[in-house]
Amino acid sequence: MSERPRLTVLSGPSGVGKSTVVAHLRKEYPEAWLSVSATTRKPRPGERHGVHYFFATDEEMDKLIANGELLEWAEFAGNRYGTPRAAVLERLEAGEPVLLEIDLQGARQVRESMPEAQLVFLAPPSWEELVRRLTGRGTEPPEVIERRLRAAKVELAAEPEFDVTLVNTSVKDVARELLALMDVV
Ligand SMILES: Nc1ncnc2c1ncn2[C@@H]1O[C@H](COP(=O)(O)OP(=O)(O)OP(=O)(O)O)[C@@H](O)[C@H]1O
Ligand SMILES: Nc1nc2c(ncn2[C@@H]2O[C@H](COP(=O)(O)O)[C@@H](O)[C@H]2O)c(=O)[nH]1
Repeated sequence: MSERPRLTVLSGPSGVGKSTVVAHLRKEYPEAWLSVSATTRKPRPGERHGVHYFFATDEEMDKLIANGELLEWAEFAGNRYGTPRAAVLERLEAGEPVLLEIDLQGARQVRESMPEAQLVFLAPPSWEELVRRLTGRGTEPPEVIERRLRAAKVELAAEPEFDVTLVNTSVKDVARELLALMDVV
């Protein structure tokens, strides 16, 4: 039986490539289970309710928080995001590896409530490349990009709090490294 933590948290600045890496990881290993977060952010083109996020109104998010249904939650760049607790606990109780893709504030909350969790920081090859990726994605207006880049400076400074850092130079390589850390390959 594995001694490794079964809960892995992937964090890193906006635009570093977390979703891209996770999408690749799931192509390589479709059994890997990723928690679907709730958010008050509006869907981007192509994002589907229940697949990419559970898109919620402010009132729905208030209720999720008040009812203790979120394992962690945070406000990030003007929207709220949270991890539905029940689905994560069910998977962990079944002995299955669980992956969360969340921001720094959420990662800190998970560290408090589940100290056995493995915290993985995804870092950009450089600041310039992070700006290029976030801008090049073309999903946010300039003022939101600015806001996310301000948050990115705080997130980058928190890297030493994490158990492991992976530098996202190659999506394929990082996805493989993450699968190995999750102990599923
Ligand atoms: N290794 C890489 N090399 C080059 N471009 C990359 C790499 N990884 C991701 N990208 C590109 O960077 C952009 C941002 O990636 P992605 O949306 O996955 O970031 P994210 O960390 O999930 O962002 P957010 O936290 O804002 O959701 C995308 O356009 C993606 O195609
Ligand atoms: N604390 C949490 N952060 C989350 C959660 N789901 C996603 N996120 C993080 O929010 C930002 C912005 O995401 P975006 O999809 O709007 O670009 C990013 O860092 C995500 O990792 C969550 O449940 N809790």
